[in-house]
Amino acid sequence: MAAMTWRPARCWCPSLLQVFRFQVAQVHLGRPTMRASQQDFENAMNQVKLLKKDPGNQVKLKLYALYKQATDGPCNMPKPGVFDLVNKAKWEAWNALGSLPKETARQNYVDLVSSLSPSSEASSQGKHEADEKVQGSKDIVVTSEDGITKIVLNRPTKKNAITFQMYQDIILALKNASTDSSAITAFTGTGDYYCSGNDLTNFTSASGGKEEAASRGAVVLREFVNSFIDFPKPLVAVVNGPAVGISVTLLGLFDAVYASDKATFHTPFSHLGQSPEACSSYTFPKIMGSAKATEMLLFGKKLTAREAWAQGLVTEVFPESTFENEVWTRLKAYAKLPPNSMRISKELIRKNEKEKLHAINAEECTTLQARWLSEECINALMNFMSRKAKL
Ligand SMILES: CCCCC/C=C/C(=O)SCCNC(=O)CCNC(=O)[C@H](O)C(C)(C)COP(=O)(O)OP(=O)(O)OC[C@H]1O[C@@H](n2cnc3c(N)ncnc32)[C@H](O)[C@@H]1OP(=O)(O)O
Repeated sequence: MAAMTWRPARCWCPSLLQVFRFQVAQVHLGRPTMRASQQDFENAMNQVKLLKKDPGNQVKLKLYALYKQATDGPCNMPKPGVFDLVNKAKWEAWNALGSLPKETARQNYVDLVSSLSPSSEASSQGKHEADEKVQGSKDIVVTSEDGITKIVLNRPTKKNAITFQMYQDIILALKNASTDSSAITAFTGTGDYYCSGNDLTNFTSASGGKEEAASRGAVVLREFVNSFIDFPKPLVAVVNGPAVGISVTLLGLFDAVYASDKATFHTPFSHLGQSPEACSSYTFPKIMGSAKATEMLLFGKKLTAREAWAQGLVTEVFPESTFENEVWTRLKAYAKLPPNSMRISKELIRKNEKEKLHAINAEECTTLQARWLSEECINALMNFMSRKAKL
């Protein structure tokens, strides 16, 4: 009988589903047929292999844990080392099930797989395609009217977390906006969040080793931030809800920041074992003083919209009920002003800092590249990924 083996991850972030499918296939072939519910269980295992859409890391960790609990009972393996990221996340997901009976784990596994089954997947896929047809949407939607180019973070199911692709989409959107007919460019988010910052699975789902992922991240980040430093037109943030991480640090490079009173501003870099980016190590002390900047960038103090306004990070706060209407009405009026005059005035304000900002961006990216490889950061990312498996 093929034993369920505990395979060291070949590289630090293989796709959990690939590893999971390989291991299930090995064990499945070797298992003797058992009771009817076991048959449902094995059918469910086959269904997992037929999934067209990757169900996401959280679901894969849950499937893995339930599979192990149903076949081997409570977690009986030694905890993997801190750098064995994938197996550590799997071990934690399995261990979190405690003494859940095998039969219950088996039933939960079958239930979870049936919720992912092709029929329910097809209906959600159909809905998603229908959405794409209606909105023509990707994760970044760009529209241009009334003299305003609007760049919308459109990934509400993930709190508008920014994927590597979205970074590239935004770079291109800013490049196009810098030469289009609009006078002003504005950023905002779809759904209840403005943006929850960098997608924390960017590194765990990247192909290649962790060094390669960190190096790629630093290159993407540097180009991304440079596109904000060099943007020639008035750049306005319309912060419709909570903002986290890079979506907050970038605000120091915007020309105006309008926030709903339900917005919050959080930069949990120390919690994540990371360090400041988007030139915030320079712009935040300049905007709010080093002590307030330290509270945000080192201690991760989350600010309300009013606190962010008091510290100079937010230009004006609006009641949630009138926020969208007031802000867009105002920006439409501003967009009627002579565009060349606004562009030239912005250049006068920003030109003396540009070179300095580019150098600061380069240094922050180099620092972050090292931080992403640190034990503190790796642990924090794995904790984030496996946090729901513990529920
Ligand atoms: C290469 C360039 C690097 C640039 C360097 C930038 C650094 C940063 O931006 S650091 C900051 C990174 N962001 C975070 O640490 C926030 C992480 N997210 C959270 O803490 C929470 O999700 C929340 C407080 C933002 C919202 O909590 P809650 O209301 O409980 O909602 P959920 O946690 O259930 O989130 C819903 C859904 O969205 C996924 N998600 C949210 N934020 C992120 C994220 N940053 N990365 C990846 N995924 C995120 C979350 O996992 C949930 O997904 P499902 O479980 O699949 O529903």
